[in-house]
Order: sequence, then structure tokens, then C-alpha cells
Amino acid sequence: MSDPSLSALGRTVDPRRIGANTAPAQHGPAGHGAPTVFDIRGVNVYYGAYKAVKDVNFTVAKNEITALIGPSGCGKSTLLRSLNRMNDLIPGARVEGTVSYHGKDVYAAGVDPVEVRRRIGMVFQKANPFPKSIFDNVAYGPRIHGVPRAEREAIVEDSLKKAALWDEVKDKLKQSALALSGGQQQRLCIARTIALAPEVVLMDEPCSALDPIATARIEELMVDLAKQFTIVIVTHNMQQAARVSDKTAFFSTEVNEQSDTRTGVLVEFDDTQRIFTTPSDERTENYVTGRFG
Ligand SMILES: Nc1ncnc2c1ncn2[C@@H]1O[C@H](COP(=O)(O)OP(=O)(O)OP(=O)(O)O)[C@@H](O)[C@H]1O
Repeated sequence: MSDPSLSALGRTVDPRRIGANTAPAQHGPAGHGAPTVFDIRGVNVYYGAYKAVKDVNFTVAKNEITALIGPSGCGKSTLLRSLNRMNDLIPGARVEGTVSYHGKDVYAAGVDPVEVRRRIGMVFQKANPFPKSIFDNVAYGPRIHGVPRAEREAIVEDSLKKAALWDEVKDKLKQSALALSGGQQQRLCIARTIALAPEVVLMDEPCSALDPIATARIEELMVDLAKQFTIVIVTHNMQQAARVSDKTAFFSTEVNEQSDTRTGVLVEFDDTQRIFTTPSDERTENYVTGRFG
């Protein structure tokens, strides 16, 4: 199991930890009272002088699926990327406040962003397999982290099984990943992410380019993966958030009249069921009932 204590975040990756199974845990109601993975406090994210999201506070519990929803431009992807320091790769992007992961600020001095991104993996909106074989796509991360070839084979099989793709590709592992369907490519990208034995998988609208059948497949997979991983998903699809997530964070935008800019704010964070049935904020109710957004 990946060492969740963040004392190791500044260290070079230990290849022996890659591919190690995370202990299965309960998903759903049994997850209540689960340990906190992220404690996000007073987070503001800027692009240059522009404040894209402000004063965000919520927690992410282990082995739960947390959905970030809200209208376009309210900062969902920006906030998601701040959880694993992916915004570091965007020139001018800056995070204020605290993103605490198992009690340690991921932005603290000495924390290695590469190790942060290994523990907190990410799946993007559009499947982005490398122009390599199916095997090499999944083996890539373990290979560059020094895992020996013999062990990589077991990791590839295990990751493809966890991503519910093994049965479809086990006889063509040497074929190009680019020949897979869109839904298969997205499951391959999930396999590639989990091959590094992360604890958390961040998903940025992972189904937006997929048809309803491929989407249903990924949704089933998410619920299954949450037994083993902690998942944070950005989705435009409210039904999807309602179907798969345990907790939902609803974001909206506030207009700054002087600068004529919009800044994302977290309106409400709660159990998904409550957000969709008895939200406490009128803005949330208007959004989930389709009156706004
Ligand atoms: N790389 C960037 N540089 C500058 N501004 C950016 C950048 N990425 C996002 N923004 C701005 O930050 C704000 C929030 O964008 P973000 O993509 O996080 O919102 P979102 O809620 O995920 O939107 P959508 O649902 O449309 O994907 C927007 O005003 C956007 O234009």
C-alpha cells in the first residue's frame, strides 16, 4: 500500500511502492467518518493578476467520490488542478491558502511536485494515450520510475484489470493504443494513472467526449475504483454527479463590477443526496433544478 503519510512527499519515488495494492476499503455509506485525505482551506487560485477562484474550503474523505459541479468558468478545473500541483505547469498560475494532504501542505517547501502527482494522479477530459502500444502506455510510468521489466508485466495486467479493460485487450497488448475506441482509450488512461499506485485519482470531465454507453462504463468503473482509490471528479453532467458521487461541491461565479471579471466561489459542499434534494443555498437549488446555468 502507498504510504499515505506525507513525510515521504519530498523523497524520490521508491519503485518498490509502485504497483503495490492499496488495501480495499468500503465505498458509500460506510465511508462516512472515513479519514480525511484533503483539507482545503482558504484556497485562492490566480492566473497572473486574475483571481479565478477564491476562498475555497472543503474536505475530501478517503475512498469517497467527490464531485465538483457548477457553470462553465466557475473554476472547477482550476481547483482540481491545484490539488496535485498541476497548475504549477501553467505560467503565471499561483495558489494561496492551504491544500493539506494527510496533514501536509502540498505547496510546502521541500515537497516534490513529481511525487505529489504520482500519489495524486490525474485523468483528463480527452483521452490522451501515447502513440505507443497498449502495454507500453501502462508500463510507461513504472518504467521511468525504475520498476524492473518483470514486475512491470504484473503491474500492466493488474492496472488493466482494475480499469476494466483487460478482457478487451489482453490478446493485443502490442497493438497501438491509438487503435482503441474513445471509451477504451479513456479506460487505458485510467490504467496508466493507477499503474503508479496513486492514492487519489483526479478526473477532469472524463466522460465529456464519450457516448452514453462508454460513459456508463466509466461511471461503473469509478464506483468500483473508489473501493481502492479516493476520487475527485469535475463534471458538467449533474446526473453523473448524482449517480456516482458521495459528496458534491457546487461552485458558482461572482462578478466583480469594477474589473468586470468573474471569480469562482464554492457555494455549498455537502452529501450529494442533500445537494440534489434539500440544498441549503438558493443558488444551488436553482442550478440543480435547471433554473440557472
Ligand atoms: N491557463 C489559464 N490562463 C488564464 N486563465 C485561465 C486559465 N485556465 C482557466 N482560466 C480562467 O479561469 C477561470 C476558471 O476556469 P476553469 O477552466 O477552471 O473553469 P471551469 O469551471 O472548469 O470551466 P468549464 O466548466 O468551462 O471547463 C475562467 O475564467 C478561465 O478563463
